[in-house]
Amino acid sequence: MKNVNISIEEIVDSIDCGVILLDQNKHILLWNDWIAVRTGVAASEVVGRSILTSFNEPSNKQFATALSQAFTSGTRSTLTNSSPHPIFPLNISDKLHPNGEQTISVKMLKGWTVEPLCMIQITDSAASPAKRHVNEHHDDGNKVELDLLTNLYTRRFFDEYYRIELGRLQRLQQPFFLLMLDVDCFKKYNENYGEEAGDVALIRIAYSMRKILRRTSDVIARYGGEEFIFLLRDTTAHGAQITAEKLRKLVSNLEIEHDYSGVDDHMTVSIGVVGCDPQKSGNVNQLIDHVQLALQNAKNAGRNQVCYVEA
Ligand SMILES: Nc1nc2c(ncn2[C@@H]2O[C@H](COP(=O)(O)OP(=O)(O)OP(=O)(O)O)[C@@H](O)[C@H]2O)c(=O)[nH]1
Repeated sequence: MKNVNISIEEIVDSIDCGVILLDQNKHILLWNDWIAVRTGVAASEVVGRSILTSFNEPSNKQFATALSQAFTSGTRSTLTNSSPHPIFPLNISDKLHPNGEQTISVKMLKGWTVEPLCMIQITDSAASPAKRHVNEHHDDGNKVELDLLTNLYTRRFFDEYYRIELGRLQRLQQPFFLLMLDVDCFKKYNENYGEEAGDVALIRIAYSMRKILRRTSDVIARYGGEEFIFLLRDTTAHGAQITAEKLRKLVSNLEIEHDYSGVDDHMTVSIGVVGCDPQKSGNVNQLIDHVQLALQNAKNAGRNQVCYVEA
C-alpha cells in the first residue's frame, strides 16, 4: 500500500461492520464506531471491561462458548441469530428484524503481538452492503440515514431533522447555531491526487470531526460532496465560534498534503457560522441561506477561516 498517513484506528472506525478486539482476559481493547453507533455505548465506556459483562443483558450462551473455544483451542466460530434473542443489543431497527440479523465471527489473531488477541466481527445481514445508506431510527422516531463513505448523517436526514428541531427550538425559545464547513480547493485535490485519495481525505476529516464533537446534542451531516453541516445547541455565539475554529484547526492539523491548493501546502477548510436567538430575531426561515452566505464570505476572504453572521 502507498505510504498514507492514516492510523489503524481511523480505518477500523470507518469500516462498515462491527469490530471488537479482546485481550487474553477477554477484556475489550478496541470497540469501533460501527458498534458504538448501533449499541449507543461509546468505546470509552467499555474499553478495559470484560466482554461478558459489558451489557445489561446476560451474555448469550452460544457466544460465551464460542469465545471460550477460541481462547482454549483457537477454534474459529461463526454465529448467526436474529431477533428476538440477539447476541448484541444492536439498534438496527426495521420492523422485521428489530435487532438486525447478526452474523458474528470469533477468531484468534496470532503472531500480531506477544499475547494472542481475539477479534469479533459483527455484520448485519439484514442490511445489504450494496445499499447506499443504512437505515435506523433516531430517538425521536425519525428514520436515520448514514452516509456510507463518512458514517455521518445524510443531507436528507439532516433536512428532516432540522425541520422538526427548528420548530422545537422556536417553541422553547432556545438559541442555536448552524455551521457549514467546506473543504478548500477539493476539486484540485481530486484532479492531482485522484478520487480515491479524495475519498480517504473525506473519511479522515469526518472521523476527526466526529471525535471532537462529543455532545449528543450536536448533529453533523454530510451536506454535499465535500461540504458538512453542524447543528449546535446549548452553547453561545462565542462557543459556536470557538467550536468552528477548533474544527478548522483540526483539519489543518491532519496535515493532508495539498500542493495544489493555493491556500496552504496542506488541506484546509472554510467555515460559515450563523447564530439564531428566537427570543431576539425569530428569523429562522432563511438560516440555511445565511450560513451558506457566511461560508461564501469565508471563501471570498481567502479561505482557511471562519466567518460568523447573526440571523
Ligand atoms: N473524492 C471525492 N470527491 C468528491 C466527492 N464528492 C464531491 N467531490 C468533489 O469535490 C469537488 C468540489 O469542487 P468545487 O465545488 O469546485 O469546490 P472546491 O474545488 O473545493 O473549491 P472551493 O470550495 O471554492 O475552495 C468536485 O471535484 C467533486 O467531484 C466524494 O465523495 N469523493
